[in-house]
Amino acid sequence: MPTIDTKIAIKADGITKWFGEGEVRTAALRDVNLEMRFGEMIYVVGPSGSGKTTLLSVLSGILRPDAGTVIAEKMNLWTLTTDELAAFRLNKIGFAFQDYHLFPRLTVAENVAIPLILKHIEWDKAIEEAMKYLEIVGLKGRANLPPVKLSGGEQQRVAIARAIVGQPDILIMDEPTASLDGDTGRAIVSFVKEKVLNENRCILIVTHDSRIYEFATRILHMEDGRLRSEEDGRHDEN
Ligand SMILES: Nc1ncnc2c1ncn2[C@@H]1O[C@H](COP(=O)(O)OP(=O)(O)OP(=O)(O)O)[C@@H](O)[C@H]1O
Repeated sequence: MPTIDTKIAIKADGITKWFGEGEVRTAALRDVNLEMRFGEMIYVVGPSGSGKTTLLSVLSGILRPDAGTVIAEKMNLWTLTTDELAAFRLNKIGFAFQDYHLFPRLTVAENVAIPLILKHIEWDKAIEEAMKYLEIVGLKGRANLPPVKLSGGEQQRVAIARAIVGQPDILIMDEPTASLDGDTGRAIVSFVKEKVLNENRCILIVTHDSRIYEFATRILHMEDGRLRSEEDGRHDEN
């Protein structure tokens, strides 16, 4: 019987994803293979439209590929039922979206507490925990406001707090520093690496921001829906 490598968090084989039909049919992903191990902080970089967001969505159980398999935490994701997939996303994955996806009618603290409330943690306890994470991202003072009162960068920090509040095994972030200034972006990514990453967890980040490259343990380059090359994290960049 083949042995399962318990250190592999995500293994994707032959992932292909098409959008549109007829003449406008586009291959967003073409036969992508990727292996991600616990303890890694991987960046996916590449030009706009190269398939980075599509790849994150497929790996995290949000978007069904047209071909290929994703094994995540030993589960064959795209064979799971809708309920099983939802449970996988809730219990194993933290996802910070590029455009935040905050709920406008909830306060900032309630937005951060959502993953805990969905896990049936008592409301007051969930809000208390959310406050701790808001403090970490420097937004405790904004806890009772609706997200619309916050700047883009602040909303991004709320999205990051919500992605990590449930202490997920796999943290996925799409352009987490896009609307942050250089110092804040570096501080947040450095914090996430220090506090979230360990030998039982891993982090996957899509970014255009070379100011945070030094935190990566591995950088994967995408082009035209394919993973082109990879390099070790650049620890020597200044
Ligand atoms: N829902 C969709 N419907 C149709 N086409 C789509 C959809 N989502 C993505 N695409 C197309 O798939 C390709 C890959 O898009 P994707 O958003 O994954 O790229 P990206 O590398 O994340 O780009 P960016 O850096 O600009 O966010 C692009 O050609 C895009 O236009």
